[in-house]
Amino acid sequence: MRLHVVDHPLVAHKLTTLRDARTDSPTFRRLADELVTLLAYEATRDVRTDPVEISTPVTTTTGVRLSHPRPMVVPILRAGLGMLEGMVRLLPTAEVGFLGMIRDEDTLQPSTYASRMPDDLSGRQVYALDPMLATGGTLVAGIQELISRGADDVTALCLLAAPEGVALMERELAGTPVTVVTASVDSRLDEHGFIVPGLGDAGDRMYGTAG
Ligand SMILES: O=P(O)(O)OC[C@H]1O[C@H](OP(=O)(O)OP(=O)(O)O)[C@H](O)[C@@H]1O
Ligand SMILES: O=c1cc[nH]c(=O)[nH]1
Ligand SMILES: [Mg+2]
Repeated sequence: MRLHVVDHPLVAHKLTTLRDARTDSPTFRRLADELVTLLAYEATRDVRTDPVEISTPVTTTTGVRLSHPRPMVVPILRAGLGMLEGMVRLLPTAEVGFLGMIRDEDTLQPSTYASRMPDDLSGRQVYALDPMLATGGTLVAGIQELISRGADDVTALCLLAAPEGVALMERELAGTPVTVVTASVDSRLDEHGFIVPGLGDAGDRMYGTAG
């Protein structure tokens, strides 16, 4: 597994406001959207392309276009849904699948309540979206599902990661073609499995709910 922490002052600036408990839901959604687009720029560095001949008004030249099959983007509901628009802004031709997953608040174990994507992801590059990599249980299970369907290159975009989650990913997904791109690896998890300093419950802050 590869880990890429995007070190950029604009990312740090937006992330600071995202963390701030005073930031309201509309602002939180807008900042998450903007941050994803900045992370997506790094996360798509190895997106597959093919050469293509085109004519400019002056001459012919060789450029590139995205390869087929097209990349697949998979937000992990609920909070990952808030990252979808920011991602497909950069990859408008991507296909979109969905994974609905929830972490039990007591056991911290993830379970999957919805899955809507092709059975066969052979040869596909997949971008999984989940704002929070905390214990790592959710993302490990989600990525294992993508790999079991044949995905041969998975990049997870997370706004925040905890060292514990990164370690679990490294252990459970060793030897797999997985990259994690994040804006920050924070200090630790608290006794409830929340990232510290973190930003709280991403889904609740995004959608203005509690739970
Ligand atoms: O790394 P983990 O310890 O598994 O925790 C991270 C997960 O927790 C949050 O989802 P949550 O279960 O709160 O669902 P939600 O997005 O519907 O709020 C978050 O969006 C991740 O999916
Ligand atoms: O800090 C955390 C951990 C898990 N899920 C969240 O939304 N936030
Ligand atoms: Mg939640």
